[in-house]
Amino acid sequence: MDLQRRIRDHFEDSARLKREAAEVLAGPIAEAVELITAALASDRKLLVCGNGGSAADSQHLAAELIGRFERERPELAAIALTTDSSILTAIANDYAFEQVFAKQVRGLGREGDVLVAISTSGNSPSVLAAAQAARERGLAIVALTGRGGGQLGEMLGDGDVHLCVPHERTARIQEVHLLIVHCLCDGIDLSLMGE
Ligand SMILES: O=C(CO)[C@@H](O)[C@H](O)[C@H](O)[C@H](O)COP(=O)(O)O
Ligand SMILES: [Zn+2]
Repeated sequence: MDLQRRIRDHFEDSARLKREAAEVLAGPIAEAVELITAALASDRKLLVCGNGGSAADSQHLAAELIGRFERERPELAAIALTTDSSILTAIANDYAFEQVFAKQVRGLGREGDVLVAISTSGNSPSVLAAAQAARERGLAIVALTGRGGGQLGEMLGDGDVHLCVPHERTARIQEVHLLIVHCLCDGIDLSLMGE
């Protein structure tokens, strides 16, 4: 296939999915904004985790909350669990990779905090273990998934929010996850500071 045609198809596919996802996700994203804003306003914090591209998304979200999104505002408490190479390698080496986020959730998480768990398949063992640790510690979970939500979707409870992108392809799902991250940042700023 002609390369430029293929590139145009990527843009078309991504744009189409974003329009479809807006229909199903606007409500749940608003719920996630309310959940996160309430936690931050009560002096609680966000822990964020995911693998690969979703690790980058985790850091992206934490950076925009601690630093800023589009407007100046006080720093908001958010930690990406994907960044400390000493912690990550020690846990992976001494225990199992599956535990890299869960042990940080147990070490840093307090009741009322929120775990933002990002997995396009909803089936990454390290993210599932983090969600399990969050459940045990009394953290709420905001799950960003795709492909029907996988096992992560199945383990969510009443106080959690599931943002499941209606697509099968990892890259497309990630593109919507980034949009969700920006919607969350915008919504949090709006809730905390008004228009
Ligand atoms: O960014 C990409 C693919 O676009 C990859 O790095 C991808 O994030 C990795 O394969 C992850 O390990 C996939 O994990 P998950 O989304 O299924 O939890
Ligand atoms: Zn990618």
